[in-house]
Amino acid sequence: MKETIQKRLSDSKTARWTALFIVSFTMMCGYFLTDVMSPLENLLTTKGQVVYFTDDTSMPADSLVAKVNYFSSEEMLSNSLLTVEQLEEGSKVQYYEMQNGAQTQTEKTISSVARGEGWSSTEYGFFSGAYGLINVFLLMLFFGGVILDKMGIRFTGMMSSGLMFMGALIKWYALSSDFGDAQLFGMDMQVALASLGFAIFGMGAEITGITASKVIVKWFAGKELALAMGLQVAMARIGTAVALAVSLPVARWMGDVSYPVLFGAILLCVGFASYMIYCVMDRKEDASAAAVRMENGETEEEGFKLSDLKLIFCSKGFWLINLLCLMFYAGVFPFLKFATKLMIYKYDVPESFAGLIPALLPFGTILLTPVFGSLYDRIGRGATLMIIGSVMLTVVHVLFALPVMNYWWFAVIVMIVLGIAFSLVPSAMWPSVPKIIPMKQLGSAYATIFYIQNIGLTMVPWLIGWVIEHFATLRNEAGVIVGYDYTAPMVIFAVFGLCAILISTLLRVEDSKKHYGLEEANMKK
Ligand SMILES: N[C@@H](Cc1c[nH]cn1)C(=O)NCC(=O)O
Repeated sequence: MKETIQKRLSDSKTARWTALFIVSFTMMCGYFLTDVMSPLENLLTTKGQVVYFTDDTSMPADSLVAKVNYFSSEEMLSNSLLTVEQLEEGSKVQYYEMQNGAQTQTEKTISSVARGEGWSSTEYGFFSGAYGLINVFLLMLFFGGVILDKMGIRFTGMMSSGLMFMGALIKWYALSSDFGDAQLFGMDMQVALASLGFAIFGMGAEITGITASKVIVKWFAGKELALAMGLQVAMARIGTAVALAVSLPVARWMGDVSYPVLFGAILLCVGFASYMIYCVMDRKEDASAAAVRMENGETEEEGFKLSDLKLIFCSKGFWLINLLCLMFYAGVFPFLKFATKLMIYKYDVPESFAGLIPALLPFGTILLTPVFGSLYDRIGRGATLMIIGSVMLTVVHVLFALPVMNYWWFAVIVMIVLGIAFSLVPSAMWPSVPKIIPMKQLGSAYATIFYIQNIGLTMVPWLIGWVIEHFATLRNEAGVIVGYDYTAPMVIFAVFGLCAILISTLLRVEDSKKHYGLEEANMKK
């Protein structure tokens, strides 16, 4: 009689890569929304209408009208009068300016007009950090990990992707509404409501993140684990890259900052639906795994107990990964929130293109993260890759802090180096966690790491927003903002890089003592 050997669904290459693709798609939609506002910092922090010209320059409508009105009142203009009603696509604008004591005449054509929200840098920083607010202060990420280990992948993923969608809708509602001078929680109503939406979204995004990590370990343990994690991160980065590249053009085209967010909310709805499809696969995988266990006479793995958390919290290697994650990501994600404006004011990049330079960072990682992941799978050296990535992060921020080399091409090169660093560390760090923590506690372990990381994702934008407002904003005698000096914020980012170097070095030392296997290949030969 022919003996049939039961196989798990995850033993099928097609099945496990399909599962990975579906879950990564949901994550990608989440990453899009996470960074969709970053290129809009300049627009959000400008009051009133912003006029964009065909030569890729832009100007707040108030100052444009003032320029025209000033000279027209002096009767220096004959045929160049501009009225507010004419602030529309295709209008020609002529005005005279005094430059170095000489009068120059400028003619421009308006390409689009968008509504600025008049937020302060501190408000923008608060809003950007609100992503982690509920995760950090209501400990929701920690509970999310426990829910994941107790209730399972299907329930948790549906709940978290639903939360992302809900948060995105609130954020869109806040940004598309005019609340006048209304206040909420002692803050401008729009800022407060948009931040609340972002906080709910962030709770969903982070819980989806830990769920996705557990899904990947479930399907890929002992197989192409780091490559799979790398590919998931790569797909997520497509979301970030597209957000950075298209957000401002969409806002300009539609005339309002809320439209890119609406687009993100629609994407998240599709992401929610695709997770439902994954749930069908997950059920089948569980059934096939149970059949394999039965055939081998194995019993089901003991479930998760709260007391298991002790094992996680007593591991020094685990705490080092936590701290590395905190410092490294504090130097990257919060930086992205401010990078577009840095390009405009430090590197003199026209606003229309300014988002494209930070977008190079995630675009680069799309290719490199799976490459480094596969390298780690095959030859190991995980701890070393983390050290190299941390060194590169530090060098990049020191270069951005320098008051010299303010050329756009220099910013492009430095951003590419940051992209390499941002591929090296995640591709080595995330697959290293299952080498330190067993599968049963993995949900809680990833949740704890994300929790600590979220402290940085919340507080660092607050700090940087405040530092920009108080130490980096340059004003003229009349108090009007004339530019920004980014030295102080970039030095802060460089300090995070230095801490990451120290911690990744300690992790390598700990690995050689405890033999976690961080320097060894993941794939079993
Ligand atoms: N916890 C997430 C943080 C995040 C930021 N934007 C969306 N999610 C995380 O660390 N993910 C792993 C990564 O490398 O992106």
